[in-house]
Formats: sequence, C-alpha cells, structure tokens
Amino acid sequence: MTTGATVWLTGLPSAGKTTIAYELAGRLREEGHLVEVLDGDEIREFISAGLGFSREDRHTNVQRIGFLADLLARNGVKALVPVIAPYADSRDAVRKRHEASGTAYLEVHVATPVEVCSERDVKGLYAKQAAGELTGLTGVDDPYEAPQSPDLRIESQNQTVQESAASVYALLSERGLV
Ligand SMILES: Nc1ncnc2c1ncn2[C@@H]1O[C@H](COP(=O)(O)OS(=O)(=O)O)[C@@H](OP(=O)(O)O)[C@H]1O
Ligand SMILES: Nc1ncnc2c1ncn2[C@@H]1O[C@H](COP(=O)(O)OP(=O)(O)O)[C@@H](O)[C@H]1O
Repeated sequence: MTTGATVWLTGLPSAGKTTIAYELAGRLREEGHLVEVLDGDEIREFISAGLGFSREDRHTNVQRIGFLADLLARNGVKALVPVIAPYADSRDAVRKRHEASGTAYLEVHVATPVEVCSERDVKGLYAKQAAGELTGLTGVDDPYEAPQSPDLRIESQNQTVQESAASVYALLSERGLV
C-alpha cells in the first residue's frame, strides 16, 4: 500500500504547474505509486462545468477539487493538482480538509514571474488580455495571493522541467511519502 498525499501546485497561468505535475506523475508511476493528476482544465469541462472565473466560482472550483484530492489521497493515491487557486482562504480550506482527515498535503508555489509567464503564454491568454479580448486574467488584472509559507517554492524560469519535478519529488521523499 503506497502512502497517499495531495501535492497542490499553485501559480499563474503558464507558470509550469501542469508540465511539472505530468513529469512528476511519470516518475512516480514508474516507481509503482498510484497517481492521478487533477488538471484544472479537465475538471472545468465536467465537474466544474458552468463555473467561470469570478472569485466565488474560483473558490467553488478549488473546494470541489480539494474534496476529490482528499478522497484520492486518503486512499493511497498521490493526487497532483496543477490548479491556480489564487485565493489564500480557498487554499487554507483545502489544507484544513486534509488535516481533518489526517491526509498529507503539500503546497508547492510555482513562482514563475508574470513577465516570464506572459512570454511563454502557452494558451494565448496573456495576448488576449493585452488585446482587450479577455479580462480577469490571474496575475494581470485579477488577484493572485501568493502563498506566504509554501512547503516548496519553485523558480521554474531558472530550471529545467526535470529539475523542477525532481525538487517536488525530493520534498515527497523528505516527508517520507515516497
Ligand atoms: N481569466 C482567467 N484567469 C486565469 N485562468 C484562466 C482564465 N481564463 C481561462 N483560464 C484558463 O483556465 C485554466 C484553469 O484554471 P483553474 O481551474 O486552474 O483556475 S482557478 O483555480 O479556478 O482560478 C487555466 O489553466 P492554466 O493555464 O493551466 O493555469 C487558464 O489557462
Ligand atoms: N522548469 C520548468 N517547469 C515547468 N515548465 C517549464 C519549465 N521550464 C520551462 N517550462 C515551460 O513552461 C510552460 C509551462 O506551461 P504549463 O505547464 O501549461 O503551465 P501552467 O499549467 O502553469 O499554466 C511549458 O511550455 C513548459 O515546457
């Protein structure tokens, strides 16, 4: 039986959350761990279909994902969650849910600066915002409350994807979770 845990990767769009989550998932699976990636985009297609990007909807989205992650993690799965989760109180509520069920919860801040994110612009959102075709983009014209004391902070602009994923793996190892 492997030890479950939730690893929440919070950060701006294009920070590297999804890329790191899938890189880490591959490594963990190779080692025989049970792993699920709860990708924000996928969740928004189904479980959070109909939710937008208001503060209230983002909070609801994050609580739903937190519920699922806790459910998986307390049953031995490594739940990797690359979801922006811009509000500190939403993230705190998820942490508390895990504490209440005695499940390991790690918060990783993928702290790529907005200038780097907007250059990467994987989904073209920064360009759309700049062109006036989108408002309420996290980190540009919508809030992102950076974690004050995350379990790990990643400066992805100074690392390869493999190095970033390895730093999360090292955290799991330090905590006795792999
Ligand atoms: N206005 C606005 N602000 C931020 N992000 C936006 C927005 N509109 C669409 N998107 C895209 O939605 C993807 C999923 O967001 P999340 O569910 O992770 O966001 S949240 O935690 O509910 O705030 C998120 O995915 P990532 O790029 O992987 O972070 C964005 O690409
Ligand atoms: N160290 C790194 N970690 C993660 N992504 C990186 C890193 N260096 C460069 N990148 C690139 O940055 C982009 C991040 O995109 P993505 O993972 O979709 O971001 P997010 O899920 O945060 O929106 C990818 O094109 C990825 O290859």
